Amino acid sequence: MDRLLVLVRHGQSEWNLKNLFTGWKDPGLTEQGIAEAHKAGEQLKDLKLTFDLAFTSVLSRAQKTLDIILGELGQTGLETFKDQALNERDYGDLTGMNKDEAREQFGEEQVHIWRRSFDVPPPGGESLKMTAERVLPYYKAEILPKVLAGKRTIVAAHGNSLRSLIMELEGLSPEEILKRELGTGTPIIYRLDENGGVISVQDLAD
Ligand SMILES: O=C(O)[C@@H](CO)OP(=O)(O)O
Repeated sequence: MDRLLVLVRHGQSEWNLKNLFTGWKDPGLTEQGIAEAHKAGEQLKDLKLTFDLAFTSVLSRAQKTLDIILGELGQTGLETFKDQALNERDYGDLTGMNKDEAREQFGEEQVHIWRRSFDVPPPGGESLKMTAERVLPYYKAEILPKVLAGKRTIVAAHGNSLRSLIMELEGLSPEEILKRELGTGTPIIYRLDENGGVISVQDLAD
């Protein structure tokens, strides 16, 4: 049985381009982000992959990326579950702030801790650990059982919601996951065993 799970971060958003902390805000994709989503769809098509189910967040940059990918695959209208559990990490008070200006105001090290430490949340927001505490229960209850039942599944979500999932899938330590950066619009293809363990992983960025 093919237990296929593809994860893809949304294409570049307007706020990625402006270098703003985005979190739960809902900017659209840039031209480049749209092109990245088309490329992701083409890459999956070249590999002759199709899907039975899709999951995404309630944020439009992830939904639009998914729509474009499904369009490339000739699968527009595929059954799709949208859930806030897959949203980007909430950046709290940093939301909307320019990342360079935040470094000037709070210092490079503090901003790095807020962005890439495992369990230090930004003021009023979520740490990666807190993000994992909502992503992983959703994954285990809603996504994994479908993959294990042979439903070929694609998940279009966000840098930090996917990092918390990758940490679990690949058994990475907090130190290892913090170094893992996900490219916008880049699919990562997992094949799982009957217990949900990873048999193979192919990052199309490589
Ligand atoms: O701004 C955000 O919401 C995220 C993803 O773009 O940024 P960071 O890389 O700082 O986690």
